[in-house]
Amino acid sequence: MITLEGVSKSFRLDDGRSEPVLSDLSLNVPEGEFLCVLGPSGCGKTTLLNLIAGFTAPTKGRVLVDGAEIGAPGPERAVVFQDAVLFPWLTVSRNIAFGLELQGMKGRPLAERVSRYLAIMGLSEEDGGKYPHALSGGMSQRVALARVLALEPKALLMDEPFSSLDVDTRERLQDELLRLWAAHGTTVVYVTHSVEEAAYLADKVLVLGTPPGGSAELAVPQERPRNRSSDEFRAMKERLRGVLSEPLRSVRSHLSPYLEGGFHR
Ligand SMILES: Nc1ncnc2c1ncn2[C@@H]1O[C@H](COP(=O)(O)OP(=O)(O)OP(=O)(O)O)[C@@H](O)[C@H]1O
Repeated sequence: MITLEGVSKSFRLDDGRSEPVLSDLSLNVPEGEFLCVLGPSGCGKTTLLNLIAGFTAPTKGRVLVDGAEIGAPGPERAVVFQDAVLFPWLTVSRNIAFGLELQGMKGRPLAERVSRYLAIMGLSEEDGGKYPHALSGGMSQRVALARVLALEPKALLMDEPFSSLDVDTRERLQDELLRLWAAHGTTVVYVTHSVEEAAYLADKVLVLGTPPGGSAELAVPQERPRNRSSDEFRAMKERLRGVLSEPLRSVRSHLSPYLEGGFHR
């Protein structure tokens, strides 16, 4: 569904020099795939997400969605940011309803959809009547997530959406996300710093190196639900850690066995 063809992105610095962040990146994310993008701080994860969202354009190469080159954001690609951005003048329920109303939903179907996603995110009907200033950071993030998930978009682009939450909430929301992903066949591009999160969530992991480094793809062909305390899961985390710690130019050269054969038990 999402294809990058030889994408490079550079930023012009104040002194006029150009800083390369992504270079010659090609990627294919088939419909329904859960892709995690993993890499050290500053490697270009958010830049990649912004390119797919259509917030920025590549310096070179093309970004295609369903075979058509994108030039702008679109309703089929919903973005969840690291920090919740809610409309402060609207209640929680009205925040969740906002995008749905723009799509023409109203009346009972709208109320039911809002209630369903409040419940999915562990928010009560009473929470639905609160204003954003009265919410904790974790609650705000759950509302931001409910607002995007309620749109049931074809593709979800997520930038470390759970990184500010406590471990219990994070793990519960990861499972909720997987459940919704499986139920709707959504394509997900999920940026994370966390090897654990990538090993738990992904069908495929794209590892980005420190610019102007290369990239590497690893398949995670383990069945779901994954058991975080299994040897298989621990071994996958070690494998990802290993890829992260190597210079990616050399990783790229011996990656194909991982992709073709997958990770063997
Ligand atoms: N609009 C911009 N103008 C100039 N430089 C930018 C811009 N956006 C990003 N960069 C630079 O591009 C590089 C990659 O940034 P990006 O935010 O994509 O990294 P990241 O992997 O998401 O980092 P983190 O994990 O810390 O969020 C950084 O060096 C950053 O300073």
